Order: sequence, then structure tokens, then C-alpha cells
Amino acid sequence: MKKVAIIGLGVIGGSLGMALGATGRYHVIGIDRDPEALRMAAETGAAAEVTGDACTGVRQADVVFLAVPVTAIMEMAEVIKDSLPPRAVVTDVGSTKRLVVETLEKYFSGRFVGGHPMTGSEIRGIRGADQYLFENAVYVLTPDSRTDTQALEMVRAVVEDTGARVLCVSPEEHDLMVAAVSHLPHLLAVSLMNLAAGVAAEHPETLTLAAGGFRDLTRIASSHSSMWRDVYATNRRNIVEVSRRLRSYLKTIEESLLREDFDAVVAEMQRARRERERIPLRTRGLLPAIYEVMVTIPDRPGSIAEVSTAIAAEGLNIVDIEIVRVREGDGGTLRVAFKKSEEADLAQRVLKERGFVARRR
Ligand SMILES: NC(=O)c1ccc[n+]([C@@H]2O[C@H](COP(=O)([O-])OP(=O)(O)OC[C@H]3O[C@@H](n4cnc5c(N)ncnc54)[C@H](O)[C@@H]3O)[C@@H](O)[C@H]2O)c1
Ligand SMILES: O=C(O)C(=O)C[C@]1(C(=O)O)C=C[C@@H](O)C=C1
Repeated sequence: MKKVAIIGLGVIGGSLGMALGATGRYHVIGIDRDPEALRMAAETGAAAEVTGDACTGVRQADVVFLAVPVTAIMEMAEVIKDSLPPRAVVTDVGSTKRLVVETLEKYFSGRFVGGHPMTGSEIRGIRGADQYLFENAVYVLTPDSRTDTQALEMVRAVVEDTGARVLCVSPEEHDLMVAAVSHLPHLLAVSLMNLAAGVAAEHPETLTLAAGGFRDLTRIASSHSSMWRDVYATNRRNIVEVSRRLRSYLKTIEESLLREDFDAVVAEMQRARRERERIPLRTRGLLPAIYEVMVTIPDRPGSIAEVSTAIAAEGLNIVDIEIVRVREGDGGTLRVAFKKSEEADLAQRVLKERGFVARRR
């Protein structure tokens, strides 16, 4: 059994421990400075043994995951560097990579492999952890010319055992890409939320009007500032760069609006819709798309059960399910996904026969 030490049992470290523990192939040693996180990790199965002392925790490890905030990753590396077995491999889960890789290679040279799971939660700590968080998520590894091939393959194998799909890119490329798809979106969520709060100071009902669109766009603004502080501090140049590009883009849109050139604005909307369709679905990561049926369900007890029972009766397996919209007193829309197109066709037919409004998407 491989021994994996996880330093930091929060959303990411806790989820990792749960996922690896559940395979039965790993002995997980959980390390945290917070006794409550240690207690919960032991209770939820995120770790088979726990300790507050990082040096003791890593002493027997084959692989060490650093799952603390980015600045603490670099501090923790210094703390554990002399306690590791010589063949141990070290990896991290930090949201930025260039500085982390540069720093940790100084301590562990080729035995360090940078990593970043592209999944997470706005809920902080092990309470936000989830055994299935990594399933089908993209997990970036950032090997460079110094990385030992065996170390990379070892980390890849452990990561794939969580159900995640590995994508290798350079630390520099990673930092620019996540500035665009993760860090700027966070900054925008914060900006939108504070902007709306400013309008609400003059018009108190403003936030009452915030519906799905606003909530979707601002969810990440609920996440904890201590993690994000480190992200901004260690990727500030890329964040400023994409923020500049955004400001120039917004300026172009503003100018079109002032000229009443609505065709130009619509062309941008159409381009965005086309581009968005290229995002691989979260539930299938880098795999081909899943096949979906949208079902309108009435607002009455047992509606969801009726849908799932009808599907199960055909022997069909639902690979993903989501309540897309809830209209109080008026039902809602359910998104049900299948592995194969034929399965989605059959599910749609069966649901229609039972009187549901069901369409393929
Ligand atoms: N939350 C996300 O959505 C997300 C997604 C991908 C990557 N990450 C990265 O994962 C890392 C962890 O983030 P998280 O959201 O799981 O954080 P978290 O706040 O949920 O958990 C961090 C845990 O680390 C512990 N900790 C902090 N400093 C420590 C130290 N010096 N020694 C021992 N334990 C310490 C805390 O007690 C806590 O249990 C960060 O580097 C973050 O950038 C987060
Ligand atoms: O909350 C979520 O859903 C996330 O996946 C969080 C999220 C993001 O998508 O920006 C946030 C920071 C990370 O480094 C990776 C993922």
C-alpha cells in the first residue's frame, strides 16, 4: 500500500484524502495545524492516521501533497525538507505555479512535481470537502526540464486514482491560462458583488432582484480571502495583464453602444456563445461530451423520483443530474445526462410517454 501524506486537510486536501482512501490502495496520513480539521479528517475517512506535526507525518511517505495556501506551501517545504525519505516525491495543489515550482525545486529538485486541480469550492475547510470532487476534473501538472520522469509518473498515477484527468503544461503557461479562466473571474465576481452592493445602498431592493445570472456570476465571491490573497500575490502580473485586456474589451463594447452599433454588440454575443460551446463539460473533463435531456418537471412531491424511476425502468444509467432552474409553485427544469446518445434518445422517449416535456440538448 502506498503511503500518501497530505499537509492541509481543507477542501482540496480533505477531498484528496477521501478519494484516495476510498480506493483501498493508499494509506493516507493527514497533517494539519488545526485540531478540528484533524478530528474531522479521522472521522470522515479523509485520513487513516492524523498528526499536527508535519515532520513526523511525512517521515514514512512515498508521496507528499502540500495542500495549504500558496504562501504556506513554500514555507512548509522548508519545514519538511530534511524529514522526507530519500525516494519520496513531493507535489502541491496550489492555484499558481511559477513561483511555487521555482521555490520547491530548490528544496526537492527533480522529485517535486507542481500540480493544480481545476476543481474546488467556495466553502472553506474540510467541511467543503467531497470524495468525488476530483472525478473527471482536469488536474494540471507542470513538469519542467528538471522534473524526474519517475516522479512525474508517480504523481500522475496517484492523481488519476482520484478520478481526475491529467493535463501537463509549463508553469508559466499555466499561470497565464488560470489568470484568464479562474483568477480574473474571481476578481470580476468580487467587483460585480461590490458594484451591486453600491447600487443597493441607494436602492435597497437591488439584491432582491439578483436572480440566476447574478448568482452564477458571483458564487466564487463567497470564497475565503486568505486563499485568494496568496493567489493574487503570486500571479499579480498575469492578473493585471488579463484585467487590462478586459478593460480594453469593455471599452470597445461601450464605444459600440454609444455609436448605437448594436450589430457589433450582437456579433460579440454570438462569438461568446460559440466559444462557450467549446468548453468541455465538467462532468466529463477531457472526455467526449455527455448526452443530455432537459426535463420540465411539475412542482409536486415525487416529481424527481418519477423521472429517475422511469429512466431506471429502462436500465439506463444517469451519469450526471442537475436541477437547472426552480420556479417556485411552477416546477422547474432538470438536466439528466447519459454516456451514449442512444441512451439519451430512449430516456427522452420514455419521459415523453409519461407526459413530461423532455428535449435533447
Ligand atoms: N478551494 C479551491 O477551490 C481550490 C481549488 C484548487 C486549488 N486550491 C489550492 O489548494 C490549496 C488549499 O486550498 P483549500 O481551499 O483546500 O484551503 P482550505 O482553507 O479549505 O484548507 C487549508 C487547510 O490547511 C491548513 N493549514 C493552513 N496553513 C497551514 C500550515 N502552515 N500548516 C498546516 N496546516 C495548515 C488549514 O488549517 C486548513 O485545514 C491552496 O493552495 C489553494 O490555492 C484551492
Ligand atoms: O469553486 C469552484 O467551483 C472552483 O472550481 C474553484 C476554482 C475556479 O474554478 O476558479 C478556484 C480556484 C482554483 O485554483 C481552482 C478552481
